[in-house]
Amino acid sequence: MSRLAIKICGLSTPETVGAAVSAGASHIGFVHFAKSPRHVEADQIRGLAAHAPAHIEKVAVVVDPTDEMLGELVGAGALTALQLHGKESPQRVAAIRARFGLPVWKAIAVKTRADIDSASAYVGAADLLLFDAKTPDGAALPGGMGLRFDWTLLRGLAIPAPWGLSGGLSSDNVVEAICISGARLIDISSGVESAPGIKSVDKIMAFCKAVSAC
Ligand SMILES: O=C(O)c1ccccc1NCC(=O)[C@H](O)[C@H](O)COP(=O)(O)O
Repeated sequence: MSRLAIKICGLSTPETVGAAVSAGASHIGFVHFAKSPRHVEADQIRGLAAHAPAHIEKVAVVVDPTDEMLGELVGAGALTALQLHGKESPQRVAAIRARFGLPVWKAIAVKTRADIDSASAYVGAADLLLFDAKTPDGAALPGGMGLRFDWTLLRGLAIPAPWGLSGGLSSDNVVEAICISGARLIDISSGVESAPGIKSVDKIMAFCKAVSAC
């Protein structure tokens, strides 16, 4: 079986980019959303991405982005994928993929089985579906809040698209999450932080070490 893919999301310093790479992450994520404590501008993303080798995937996380915003991010040149974390429709996802020429991930906000079922509308439009915990109505952020959902909802998932698991993961629960869900790509943000937006090198190392046991 292929090695598990790990995305460390919400990086904002060269030191923590380096830690993610050394620890064995396959993907690094940069949040471009002004309300987030992890927000980084397009030029910062370019600078941070330069601290990771070419084989590491560099993913920008955006929420209901305009084409202008995406043009600026993609134009900076460092990205290998876009992660859409808002209420983008399947048509909008497909249009972004066609226009910007990068693989597009669609985050699916999950609380119930109906949310998992809703993901099938994105098959063919998105390159990867990222199942993440639904945040409460009125929450400040649509992701990165350390919330988890019932991982058994993913057991035996037979969706014809690559997918990943996100939401509320940590070095303490990730092995259980992988065993229950069968995920082959996992994504983490606040579980490797010492405070909102402040990534911890030690927690990144511990998380990747825990995953390597799977
Ligand atoms: O992390 C953010 O601040 C954020 C803001 C707006 C949209 C998405 C955001 N994060 C998305 C991610 O990819 C997170 O890694 C994912 O939601 C899991 O977060 P966590 O539960 O904190 O591990």
